[in-house]
Amino acid sequence: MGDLSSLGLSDWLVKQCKQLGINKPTPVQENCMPAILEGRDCMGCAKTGSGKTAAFVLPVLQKLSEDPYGIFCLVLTPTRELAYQIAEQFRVLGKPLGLRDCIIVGGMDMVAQALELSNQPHVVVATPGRLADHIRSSNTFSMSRIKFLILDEADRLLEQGCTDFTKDLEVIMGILPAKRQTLLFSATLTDTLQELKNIAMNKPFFWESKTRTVEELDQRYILTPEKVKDAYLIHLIQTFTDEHDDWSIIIFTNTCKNCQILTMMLREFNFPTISLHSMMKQKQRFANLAKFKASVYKILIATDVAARGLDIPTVQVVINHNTPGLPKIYIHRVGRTARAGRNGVSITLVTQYDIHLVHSIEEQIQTKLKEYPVQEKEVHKILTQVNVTRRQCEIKLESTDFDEKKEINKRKQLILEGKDPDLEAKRRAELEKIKSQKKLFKQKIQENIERQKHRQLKKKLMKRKQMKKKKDGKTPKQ
Ligand SMILES: Nc1ncnc2c1ncn2[C@@H]1O[C@H](COP(=O)(O)OP(=O)(O)OP(=O)(O)O)[C@@H](O)[C@H]1O
Repeated sequence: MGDLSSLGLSDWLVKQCKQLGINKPTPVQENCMPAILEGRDCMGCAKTGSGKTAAFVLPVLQKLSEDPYGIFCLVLTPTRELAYQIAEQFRVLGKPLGLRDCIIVGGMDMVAQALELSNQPHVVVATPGRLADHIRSSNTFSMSRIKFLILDEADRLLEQGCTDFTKDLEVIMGILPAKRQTLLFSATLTDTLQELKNIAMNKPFFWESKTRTVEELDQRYILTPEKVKDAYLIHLIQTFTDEHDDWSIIIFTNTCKNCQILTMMLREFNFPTISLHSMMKQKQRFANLAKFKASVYKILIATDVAARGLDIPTVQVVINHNTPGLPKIYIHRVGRTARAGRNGVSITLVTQYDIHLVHSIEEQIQTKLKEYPVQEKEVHKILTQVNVTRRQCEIKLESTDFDEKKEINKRKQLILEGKDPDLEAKRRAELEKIKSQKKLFKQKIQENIERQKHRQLKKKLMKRKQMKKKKDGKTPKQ
């Protein structure tokens, strides 16, 4: 492995890296940085926690120091928390340059952001939705001269998940110069490789690490019936609390509501818990994350909004309260621990209905998950108490306006997308009606087929019986 200066970085940047504990380049840095410094587009697919951020931040800072102007670089990323984390890396590593950065994300003051954009910062780090809003609504800034476009978690930006960025990306691409360097990074690029190649058009340098998850990660599972899941969770946390002084856990769950209920539950059991999900106000999201990072709270319960990119060195354990439906979500979730060469453990709670999901995860990561040993007796001792607590928390949550807020948030989102929420509701109801009619129709056809089969079978049996009778009649009695 070479050192940082042999890769083409200036002394001031190497010194700055050393201050942050970056002494030797990681493989993704060693391979991608020279190509970026040569002026090539680059696609880096490397394991979680392997230093992809510095792999693009360092060459950008190197080039910026040679020809500083604003706006020099635009970084797009799927979540607001990640945007702040990336901007921080730019700020710390670029301190000797007097780097000016600007963070453009939803949920924060748009006027203040517009002002910052008009001051021509060197680097803009943004989530696509809010940046596209600025482009649509003002002409006080220009990105026509940017040298670097970076898509961090590039596959997430291009996939059409629950938050679809494609329209916003089109708006953003529309104001960027064709002559630029495009850098794409993620731990899981392969699903969207073709789309990515369309964005990084100049024969991109492609580098991929051989394995999907890191060796330092001990990947475990617990097979559990759905209604014993929470008892396992409480038991696991209690065990970690008893056995370790300095520990932090992230628990991933599938919905905002579940996130809220589990947080309430764990607090009932006196565990220092805090949550992070998209139904929280942005300021609260930042505040909660800061408290978790500072170890004020040792347990973070989160939806997949925290699955990608977050770099919190104290996290030793990741628990998947639900088995992720897609292997790549699993890869990002468990990648919140065992980062930068540290050890970590991930435990996935698996019900009998999720076993096929585990198989496809194992196929992707080419590693078999090992069973996590648990004292079943201890789990059964707390089962009733845990389930009663959950029910109480559910009732408590129902008495708040959580579901109502969810509905209001949905309506707000539709309005932001330029849609009429009432019309959308009507359309959805009609679609539902068509769906259930189709289902009924299918059911009827299926019933008819079954009936026909039954009739044919009956006929066959009758025929066979008659034949047998005939045959028996012909056979002379002994
Ligand atoms: N060369 C290096 N030596 C030691 N530590 C490093 C090096 N490069 C980066 N790091 C540290 O490793 C940690 C993880 O880096 P980073 O967040 O960039 O990972 P990543 O590959 O982007 O992960 P993810 O896929 O989860 O986003 C950070 O704390 C970073 O400061």
